[in-house]
Amino acid sequence: MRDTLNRLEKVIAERRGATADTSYVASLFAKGREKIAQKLGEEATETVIASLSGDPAKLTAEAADLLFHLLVLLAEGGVSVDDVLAELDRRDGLSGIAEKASRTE
Ligand SMILES: N=c1c2ncn([C@@H]3O[C@H](COP(=O)(O)OP(=O)(O)OP(=O)(O)O)[C@@H](O)[C@H]3O)c2ncn1[C@@H]1O[C@H](COP(=O)(O)O)[C@@H](O)[C@H]1O
Repeated sequence: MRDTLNRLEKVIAERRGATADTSYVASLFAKGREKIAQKLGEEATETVIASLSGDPAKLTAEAADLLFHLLVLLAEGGVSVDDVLAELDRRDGLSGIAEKASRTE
């Protein structure tokens, strides 16, 4: 998975400067952070709907759209795939229940 995400991250960075007419990635960057974030929200909703349909193929396709748009939003925000994976690695072994209980607020 890491290889695939890193490869796609590289493609997204390369396509960032392309012409919006010929590159979907470039067209997203041209629309700006708000639009990219909105698109990610739409893809998240479509993923939820697909999960409820009980069709694994639909869920797979929507999850791929979701991950792709997340990578574009991360690139726009200056966050790398390695940053996110390192954060997940940091949490390895820390139960979500224990983490929530340790919060002061
Ligand atoms: N992985 C993807 C990828 N996944 C999804 N999409 C596009 O994401 C869009 C989302 O589809 P939707 O139906 O939800 O949206 P839409 O109706 O087309 O768009 P809206 O008008 O609703 O915004 C579609 O146009 C898909 O083709 C992707 N577009 C590009 N990539 C990767 O990015 C690379 C560079 O793409 P270009 O920048 O287009 O060259 C490609 O080689 C791929 O590796």
